[in-house]
Amino acid sequence: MNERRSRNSAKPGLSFVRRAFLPRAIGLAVGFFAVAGVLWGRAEPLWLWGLLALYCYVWPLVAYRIAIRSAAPYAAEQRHVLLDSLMGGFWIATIQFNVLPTVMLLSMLAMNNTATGGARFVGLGFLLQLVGMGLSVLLFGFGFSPQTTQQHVYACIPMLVVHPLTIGLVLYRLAIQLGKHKKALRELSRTDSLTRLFNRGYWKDCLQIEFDHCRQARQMASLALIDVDNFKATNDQHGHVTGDSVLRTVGERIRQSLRSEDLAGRYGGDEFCIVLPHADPALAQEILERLRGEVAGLRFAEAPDLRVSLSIGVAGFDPRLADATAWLRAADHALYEAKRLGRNRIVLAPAEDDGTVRMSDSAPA
Ligand SMILES: Nc1nc2c(ncn2[C@@H]2O[C@H](COP(=O)(O)OP(=O)(O)OP(=O)(O)O)[C@@H](O)[C@H]2O)c(=O)[nH]1
Repeated sequence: MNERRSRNSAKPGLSFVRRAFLPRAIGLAVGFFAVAGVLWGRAEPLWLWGLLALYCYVWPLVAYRIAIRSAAPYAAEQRHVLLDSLMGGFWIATIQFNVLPTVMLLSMLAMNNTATGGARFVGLGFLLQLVGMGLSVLLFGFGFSPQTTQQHVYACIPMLVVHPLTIGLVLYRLAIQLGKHKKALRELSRTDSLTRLFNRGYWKDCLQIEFDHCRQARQMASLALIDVDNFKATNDQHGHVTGDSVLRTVGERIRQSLRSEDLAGRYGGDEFCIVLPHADPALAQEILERLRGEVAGLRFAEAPDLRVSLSIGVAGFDPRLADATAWLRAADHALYEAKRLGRNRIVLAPAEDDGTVRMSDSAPA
């Protein structure tokens, strides 16, 4: 059942068919009155009334079923819209070009054709309307009686009111849906698929913004680069699926242990990156120390003996930094020092003026 649903939703144009159903069903339901209002009182054969009723009330359901079951729903819907043009032409000639219903039907058909296939479809639709008119002339002969009476006007009112409302509703729903898709796409383009943190590209944009902000507002911020220690060995000993699970869990812990304003991303591979606005290196160290401790306590059901540790380099913002890349480089140097000094520790980048490397108090011996 689920498989059938997912196969169906992969068919091109299915949502277009669903969207087209309501305007066609409601448009034809009220369009019936516009044509019937002119035919009423004429000695028309019974089969013509039957055809009108079938077309207006049964055809929309049949068209929907056919399109939805088709292997190519969009192409099927295009054929149905063209058939609507043919039938529209037929009814226009049959009501002998009565002005108001004729203009109304032509404009509604032009709107449907434009929405379905652009200008090319308007031209094609127009040709089929001519064919439909020809069919009517063949059956009933040519008649031209353009006068619109009060009765004809009343018969057109339902379509004039209801059809634009339906189209408006469909467009409104479409706009809401587009807005949601746009938001989802924006999220997707910013997010690392494994850890759900920011991806490298978006995080670097955030870093640049924070750097500019610190410079202009003379504010403090810290930047941290985090690397999972000996991660290659984790992959080699426990496999890449466990390796992925480690990265995902570290990502979760990063999210949980940071403040709401902190901006965390996956820099690539087993490296993570964090901007901590308004945090001097001492505060950043405190926050990251908590994270380091939590990660050290992680246990994995699939690899009970596995222990994970983090090396972390932290650089505070310094107005003398040339650009955001220099800031990143300072944090990277501190991370390198953390690795060199034995891993599983936090190292603060030297302040620009003293050139010393300061180590976390809690670095293991
Ligand atoms: N499972 C998994 N592994 C990855 C992913 N991206 C990168 N890696 C692996 O992560 C490992 C990173 O190893 P290295 O950069 O050599 O560093 P390390 O083994 O952590 O050693 P140190 O950083 O010196 O502690 C490489 O073997 C990559 O193949 C990923 O998305 N999933």
